[in-house]
Amino acid sequence: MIEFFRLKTIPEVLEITRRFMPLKVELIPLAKAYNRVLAESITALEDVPEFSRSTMDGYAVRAQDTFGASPGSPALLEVVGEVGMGEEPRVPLGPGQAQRLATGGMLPMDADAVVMLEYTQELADRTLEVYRTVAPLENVVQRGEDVPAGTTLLHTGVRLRPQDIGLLAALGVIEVKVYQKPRVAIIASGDEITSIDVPLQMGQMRDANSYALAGQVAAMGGEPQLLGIVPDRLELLIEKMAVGLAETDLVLLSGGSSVGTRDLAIAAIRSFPQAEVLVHGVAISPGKPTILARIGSQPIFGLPGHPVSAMVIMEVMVRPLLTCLAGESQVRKDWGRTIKAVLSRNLASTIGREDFIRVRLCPAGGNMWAEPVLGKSGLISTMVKADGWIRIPLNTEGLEKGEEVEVILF
Ligand SMILES: Nc1nc2c(c(=O)[nH]1)N[C@H]1C(S)=C(S)[C@@H](COP(=O)(O)OP(=O)(O)OC[C@H]3O[C@@H](n4cnc5c(N)ncnc54)[C@H](O)[C@@H]3O)O[C@H]1N2
Ligand code: MOO
Repeated sequence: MIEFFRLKTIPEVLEITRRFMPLKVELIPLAKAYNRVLAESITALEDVPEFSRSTMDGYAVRAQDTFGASPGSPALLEVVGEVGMGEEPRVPLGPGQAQRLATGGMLPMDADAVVMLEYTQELADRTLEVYRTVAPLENVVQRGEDVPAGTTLLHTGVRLRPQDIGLLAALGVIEVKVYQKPRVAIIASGDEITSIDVPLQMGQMRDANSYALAGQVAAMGGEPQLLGIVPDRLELLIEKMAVGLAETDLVLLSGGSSVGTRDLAIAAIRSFPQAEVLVHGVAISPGKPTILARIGSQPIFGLPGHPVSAMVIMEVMVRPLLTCLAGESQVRKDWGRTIKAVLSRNLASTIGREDFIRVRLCPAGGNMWAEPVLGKSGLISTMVKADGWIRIPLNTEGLEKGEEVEVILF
């Protein structure tokens, strides 16, 4: 009998993915930093804002001058000028005085509150009637209230979201140190696989995987490079892999990862002098015939040819590896966004492997139902019909209709 692989569990594979080191660091302009991973912690060198400012259009006042004010008995203040936007007020605020200012304007010295325009009336002789009491600090953002100097809000390993970039801009950061974006080579293989731009002959299949995988790589923050399709010839596969290894940080082989006579991935990997096969076969369905190897320090995945299997492995194993290469420290709790739902039917599972079942979400009768989308792992349409998947853990015989399940959305 053909020697079959010794299956590794998902946690065992994940432990192996964590051994790969982050890529090099580069300096990039802040405007290009969205979705990149910080390779430095950023400490505020100055207070944000650097001065106390108004959050409303109105008048800067001393709060105590307004105490007890009401429409029937307004406080009377003297308007002594106006604060220009983006300017430092020329004079401090004396007792019984008010200065006009707009939202975002700097408070004059000794002012501690702002009364909104609509609670005032300015008379011809510059007397201001104030119809409401304002408390100290009302309608004011104090100096350093957003970010006090010396605080570190963004740490090495954070993937930058739009708000993080906004904060960096507010701190005056022009360029940031980030980890290089992982470049990922995608090589499709199989005599029957053809390029999408040539007419299909009977017995052939279009290369769906390269495109689906490229989409996943991009969504995971990597830079996909499609290297095309290689027929089932060892020397051609080795040649293409050498290109991938030279030009990228991670090579993904699609197809040929099982143990059939034309499954060349393992032989191609082993042909490289510094190759070490770390995983061949995982206790997962779909996706069992998966390979993870390293050639020198570079990782290489052999993904099963069936499109659904390849996409599952991408999410479950390639994503964590990319996280490592990208220097991302906050490993996501889930493999994507999740939502709780109720299972619409019984699902059987085999002990000793973790199952990933595609499901469609159907709101009905006040519940969110997870309805399994059944079908073989060669059917890409099942992924299109599904909204996400649920996991059936390793040593579980199945799930029952009505059970609450967690759907990992994709
Ligand atoms: N005797 C056994 N046979 C198989 C086993 C097994 O345990 N014993 N495992 C099965 C499982 S599970 C899977 S998954 C597949 C994976 O095999 P390979 O990784 O070697 O993939 P291929 O044989 O090359 O392809 C499988 C299937 O996928 C189609 N394919 C391949 N590449 C693409 C592409 N780029 N775009 C679209 N479709 C693609 C290919 O035509 C095949 O139909 O092995 C089982 N066999
Ligand atoms: O494990 Mo295969 O990937 O079931 O289809």
